[in-house]
Amino acid sequence: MTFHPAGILVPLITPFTDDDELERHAQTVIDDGASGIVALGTTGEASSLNPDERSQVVDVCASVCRQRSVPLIVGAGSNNTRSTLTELETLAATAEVDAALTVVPYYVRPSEDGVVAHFEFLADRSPIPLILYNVPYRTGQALGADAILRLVEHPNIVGIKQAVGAVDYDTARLIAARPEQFSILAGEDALVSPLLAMGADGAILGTANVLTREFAALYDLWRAGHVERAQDVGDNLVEPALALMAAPNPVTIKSELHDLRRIGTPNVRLPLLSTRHSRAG
Ligand SMILES: O=C(O)C1=N[C@H](C(=O)O)C[C@H](O)C1
Repeated sequence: MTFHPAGILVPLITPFTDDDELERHAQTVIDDGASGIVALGTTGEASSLNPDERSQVVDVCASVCRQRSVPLIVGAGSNNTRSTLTELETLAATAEVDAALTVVPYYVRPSEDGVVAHFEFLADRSPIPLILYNVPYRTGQALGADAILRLVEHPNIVGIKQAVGAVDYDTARLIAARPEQFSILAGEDALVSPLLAMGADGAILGTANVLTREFAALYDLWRAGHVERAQDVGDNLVEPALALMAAPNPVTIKSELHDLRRIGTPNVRLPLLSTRHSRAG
């Protein structure tokens, strides 16, 4: 059956310690209601990990997901189409990986037609399904509804993480016109509640590393149609979500998890700077 990502999917931070913190953290977020986990997202500082560390992260997450029977999504994407395909082929060796979160090619600014061609090339060949990751403030490349709607029927593209900084016309058009099997995942932490109200299938949220129960409750309330309670819970999550994202992600999230004694160090790697603590590598 085709993978349909849904619910609150947590892009795990990468603790920079020597013990089993990643595994413990993954178990905790699942205990707290995460419907699955995302390894090697932005929140996981994937771009600052070396290849050995990246494969260690995938192995730990795969083992937890196998044990807990929850889906595993892994970040795999770049502005190099061919090397992205190689990455996807490598990931396929890990049986637990349900899909790759594949970012719009950044920095190059190839045009929307170029982005569509990039994803078609990958989707035609990838041994694992793709979730598109549309995050123009990071990539420098817009991808509007017309371009995305050219990709939604591809059998190997199962959804999109939409993180465009607003509840905008493109997102409304996309939600209205997408086929049912194509999953829309909110990627802006403070905008999750409106997106769920509009019919999004779930969310990939860095802040859910800390606020897992709260976002899982929000998702359940919208799903169950408890509109007023969902609105209340959503309203109460806006400021905490903004606060956790105020510094470059995942600086504040790690700091908060450290304060909660869930990780041994809040350190992030350069070029990120820890706000309250010394950094480490
Ligand atoms: O790691 C992720 O996936 C996320 N990254 C976003 C970002 O830092 O831009 C934030 C989102 O909550 C999840």
